Amino acid sequence: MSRKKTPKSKGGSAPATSALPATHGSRPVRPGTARPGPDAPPNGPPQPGRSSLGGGGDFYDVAFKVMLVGDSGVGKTCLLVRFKDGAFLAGTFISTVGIDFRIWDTAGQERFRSVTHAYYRDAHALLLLYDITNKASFDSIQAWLTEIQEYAQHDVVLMLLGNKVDSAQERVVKREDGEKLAKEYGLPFMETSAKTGLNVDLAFMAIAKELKQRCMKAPSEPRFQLHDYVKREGRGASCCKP
Ligand SMILES: Nc1nc2c(ncn2[C@@H]2O[C@H](COP(=O)(O)OP(=O)(O)OP(=O)(O)O)[C@@H](O)[C@H]2O)c(=O)[nH]1
Ligand SMILES: [Mg+2]
Repeated sequence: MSRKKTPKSKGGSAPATSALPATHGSRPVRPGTARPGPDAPPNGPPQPGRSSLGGGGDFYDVAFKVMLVGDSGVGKTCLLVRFKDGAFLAGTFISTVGIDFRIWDTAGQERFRSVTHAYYRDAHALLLLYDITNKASFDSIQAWLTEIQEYAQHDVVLMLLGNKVDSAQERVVKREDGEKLAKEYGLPFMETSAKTGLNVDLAFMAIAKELKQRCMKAPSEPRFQLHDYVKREGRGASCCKP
């Protein structure tokens, strides 16, 4: 997959959540750490001449709200930073349709949990992380899934990630255990490393592809298979290349 540096935002400093200013034609994806209220509108500003997919305005862009969730310390912020600093390219599939991809980095600490709930409601996708060097974070996954079931949309795109796979010496959660849990809940699963970048772009890309196809797939197009894509494209922990 080719990569390009994401252009800097024009028009002054953008809030952490924001999308790039709209441009006609190709529009790069720019992930951000979102911090406005939970009811922030999912779509960017209206763009004259662009078709609306979000309902209401005369514009083309669609913003997806993606959240990173999981226990404190599993690496949510690092994963997002790794993704951003990896000069993420919109990828052809996004730049041609003009999708905004906003990422909300949440706090894993228990005391912030009630705040986080409020943000689930309009999330389109959730990346649920545990730390492969921390058994408690893995054990929490079921509780996270219960919360997600309770607060998120029933059709939210969900992916399970076992992070810190670079720390092989400290591993306490086997890859197979992650796979088993994911299978049990019917979730796509990957092991990642925010440190080396292993599978980081892939995780976000897979989510983006799934979201894009949900709203833009032509009836004749074959359905994007998220599970298969992740299985096919995911790299093993032993691989040194991100
Ligand atoms: N070795 C290794 N360390 C990581 C990785 N990702 C994160 N860390 C470390 O784990 C610690 C916690 O990372 P954060 O990204 O702040 O964790 P968080 O999930 O955002 O935590 P909260 O914001 O408290 O919910 C930091 O010391 C990171 O350096 C990784 O992939 N590999
Ligand atoms: Mg954090």
